[in-house]
Amino acid sequence: MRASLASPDLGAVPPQRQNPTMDVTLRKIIAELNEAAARHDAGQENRLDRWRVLEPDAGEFLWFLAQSVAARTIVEVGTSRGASTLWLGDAARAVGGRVLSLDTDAEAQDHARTAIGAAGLAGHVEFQVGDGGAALAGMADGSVDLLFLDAERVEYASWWPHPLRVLRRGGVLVADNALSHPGEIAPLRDLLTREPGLAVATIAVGKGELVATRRD
Ligand SMILES: C[S@@+](CC[C@H](N)C(=O)[O-])C[C@H]1O[C@@H](n2cnc3c(N)ncnc32)[C@H](O)[C@@H]1O
Repeated sequence: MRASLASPDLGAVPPQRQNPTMDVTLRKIIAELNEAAARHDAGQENRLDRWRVLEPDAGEFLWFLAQSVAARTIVEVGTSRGASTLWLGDAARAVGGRVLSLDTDAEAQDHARTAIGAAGLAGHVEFQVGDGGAALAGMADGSVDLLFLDAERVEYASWWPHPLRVLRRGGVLVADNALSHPGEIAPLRDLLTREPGLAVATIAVGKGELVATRRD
């Protein structure tokens, strides 16, 4: 049963920004993870030691997008502690789908697995330790409804053509950091905009989401 929406303690999230159709326990888990990540990342000088979790507004955008395209097969590259996995896992639960979340960092994924379990989403998320590019190369044509790229931006172009090849017609590719790191995202954007039959845009939520949908 859905918990009451009356008095969730979601820390710094103002009531008008709280997602009203998401379970309150899940919203709390996401809010706590974002707070823990902010505390952790503030003390890390090396970018790669930070958790770099997805901003809540970008997470909500992904959550909505995944449901609007009825994404039953979702692939995420870059689990970290699982903030985006929580958003995507809940969207997958809503449409009867599954998320495959890939990361090269097994320890980070262990934390994400715990969060996903606490959120009751374990049945909708599979974790795999490994390189996202190699995993995409092994997937069938048109087998993915939503692909979320949130790893090392400079690697994405070297994974071509697989990020597009694996997308089904009507499927969506999303890459984070389109506005925070436009130069690093540019090679992927260029590859996408050169393809016929795609709609490509940058959505100004979080750190900027590059989105592309395969029209045909
Ligand atoms: C920005 S963080 C992901 C944040 C996560 N999506 C979230 O919202 O919490 C980037 C992650 O990508 C992982 N990563 C980097 N290169 C990768 C690759 N080639 N394949 C899979 N994961 C990779 C890193 O280990 C790191 O955990």
